[in-house]
Amino acid sequence: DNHEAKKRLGHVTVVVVGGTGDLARKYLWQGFFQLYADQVGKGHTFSFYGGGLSPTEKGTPLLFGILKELACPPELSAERCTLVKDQFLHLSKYHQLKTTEDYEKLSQQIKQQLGQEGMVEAGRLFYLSVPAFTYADIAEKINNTCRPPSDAWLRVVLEKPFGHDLYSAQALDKKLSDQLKEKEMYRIDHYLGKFLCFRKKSLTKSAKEHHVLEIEIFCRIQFYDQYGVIRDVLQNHLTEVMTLMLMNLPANLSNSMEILQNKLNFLASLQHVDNSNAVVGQYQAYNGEVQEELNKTKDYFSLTPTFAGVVIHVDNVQYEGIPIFMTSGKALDERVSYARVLFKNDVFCIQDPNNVQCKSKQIIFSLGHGNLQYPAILISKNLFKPELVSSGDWKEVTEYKDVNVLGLPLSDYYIQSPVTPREAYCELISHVFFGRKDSFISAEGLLASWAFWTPLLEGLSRVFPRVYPGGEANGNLLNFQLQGHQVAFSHEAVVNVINPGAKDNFQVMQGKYRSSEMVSAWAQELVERLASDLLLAAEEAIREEGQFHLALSGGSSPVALLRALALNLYTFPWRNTHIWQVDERCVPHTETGSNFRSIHDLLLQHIRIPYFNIHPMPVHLTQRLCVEEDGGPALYEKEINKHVNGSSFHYILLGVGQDGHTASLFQDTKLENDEERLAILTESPIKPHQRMSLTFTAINRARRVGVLIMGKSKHELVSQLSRIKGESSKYPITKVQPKTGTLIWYIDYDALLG
Ligand SMILES: O=C1O[C@H](COP(=O)(O)O)[C@@H](O)[C@H](O)[C@H]1O
Repeated sequence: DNHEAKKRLGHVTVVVVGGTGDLARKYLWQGFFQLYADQVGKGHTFSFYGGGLSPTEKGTPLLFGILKELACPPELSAERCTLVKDQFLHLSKYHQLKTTEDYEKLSQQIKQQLGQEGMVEAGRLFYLSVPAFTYADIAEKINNTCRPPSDAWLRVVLEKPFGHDLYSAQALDKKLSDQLKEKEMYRIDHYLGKFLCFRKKSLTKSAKEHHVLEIEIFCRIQFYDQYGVIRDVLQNHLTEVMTLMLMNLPANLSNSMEILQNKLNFLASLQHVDNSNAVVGQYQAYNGEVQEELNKTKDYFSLTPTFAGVVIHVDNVQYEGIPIFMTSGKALDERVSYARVLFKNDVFCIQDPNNVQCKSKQIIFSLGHGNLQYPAILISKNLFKPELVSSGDWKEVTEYKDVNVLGLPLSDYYIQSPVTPREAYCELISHVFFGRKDSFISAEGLLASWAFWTPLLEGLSRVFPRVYPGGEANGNLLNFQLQGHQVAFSHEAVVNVINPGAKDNFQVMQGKYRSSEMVSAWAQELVERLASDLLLAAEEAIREEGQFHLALSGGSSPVALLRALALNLYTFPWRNTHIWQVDERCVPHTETGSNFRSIHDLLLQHIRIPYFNIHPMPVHLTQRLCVEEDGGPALYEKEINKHVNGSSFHYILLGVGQDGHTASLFQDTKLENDEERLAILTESPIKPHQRMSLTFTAINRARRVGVLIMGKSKHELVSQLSRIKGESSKYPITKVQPKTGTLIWYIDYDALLG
């Protein structure tokens, strides 16, 4: 016995807080059972506690219901498994963990057991499988009442989310580090666990010898919460995979410190990303799901992206200039997860394209979804024949199923696969046990990753994701392409690609129309949305320049909007807003056909706006209407130049006539030779014929231009315009192309879908 006791490495207590929850049931207990099966008889002794908020009489049957269902590890015979499982169940117990006293009791129980059985304590492993907001409180309880003696280790495993941006991650880190030492915290990323098996397969050598064209990291996922795909997948899982793939690996793979330092060096070499480096989408049914989940009303609208494609560049000699595409999304066509490196193929094949030398050269790290049912590394046969590193754990696959993986049949690859692939949690739980800190996320690594992603998240917080229908119906809607160092969707989301049933499913949708952003909704929602966008634009302009210069069109389209704006009597910053006119008919302002009259009647008379902030077009001078010599346009230009910084309006709201005219710029309108003119007199084919209008020069100088199109009568025009690329002299609206500003189309469902 004495001899046995000496041989023992000490007792390990495992506590799964949240031990009867979903994650524990699906993965964690299986991981701890595997750990026990691996370690039993090798010197350590164990006890396992499932902790929960429920009292013991309720929690115990729940826990044992889970434990009884555990599957046998594949390497154990049925007989051996029954024996090991019996022992495991015998060593397991439920313990209520709610109050500080509960933790205290647990600690006493552990001490008592150690004393009774004369065991030395090796360490305590707490796995916190609970919501992140409870971490700080639990960490405090562990620290105050449940620490092992100083010669034993304490390891606390934490699951993401570790904050939702840099600031919240810093705050959480501060709270946790007040209670636990960094070496005691094991921030787990199960995706990293999936990729760990590839760690020994360094890319460095092949990347040096062959010319890398691009790197892709892709994962199609099933679930994430309102966090959105960037916070839930890209910031953690895919960043970890990228780092693992591209960082320099030290010669000694068990040097945790050096691995962590190299990770940090890699993260520090990432170039800043902003909106121009990303495309985002939202699964069409997502809003409905969120409304239901959060118990929100139908008008609740979330901008959370469920799809993102980001291009990243690295400032290091090895990967300089090579785009790294990181993509993930929900409701994509195929369930695949992989990382791939594409190399340049120097062979110029004139004939016989099926010759292996002519095909793509690539290395794929596949997680085993899709066509390939096992994790594997695939290397194109025209690249090189890989050696079998650590041949004990890896095997060569020589039986090829008749399937394609990323463009090539399996027979075109050298394939290696782990002999016994392990579930990610099993793998990581054993790494916690062995104290392999480098398989986990360090505080510095976490904050470096948030520091990289937070500016993009902030930038995207007001971008409307492209709505996509999901599955095969996505077609090419989410394809995106590289443009220099930036990315953009490759295809426009024009009317006809949007599911015609969409208008019944959600209230406001976002897409692309004529290469610019488009917002669409039923008339009322659309107008409310435009009014709120105008408010945001006004607040931004006033914050930056103290004033907001808004030019309004006439005609029928803006009527509902002007009414809605008039209701924002107190909330809109009217005092600092200047109202201008986009165009005017040459009739006295008192007449009903006057654009100014409708702006006055619908809006101005209801709000408190300083008189000097109203700038009607001077169509009525010296008791004459729009007479050339009276110089009305020049006067208006002068006024614009006087008040509007760089004659660049903050917002110009346009309408479009059924003939495609906008403002009072018609198909036959002769544009002045002088491109600097901001206002001109024009002739309309419809009454009243004489008009005054801002020019395209003035319109295209604006910081924002919104085009509002409403009603079934405009459907034909909307369809025609969607088919025309670029400018067409037949449709003056196509000449609206803000130079540096943004153009947004607001099109109601009647106009969009007919
Ligand atoms: O004549 C005009 O027509 C356009 C479009 O008017 P709508 O009645 O079809 O909305 C308008 O934008 C412009 O201001 C107006 O003068």
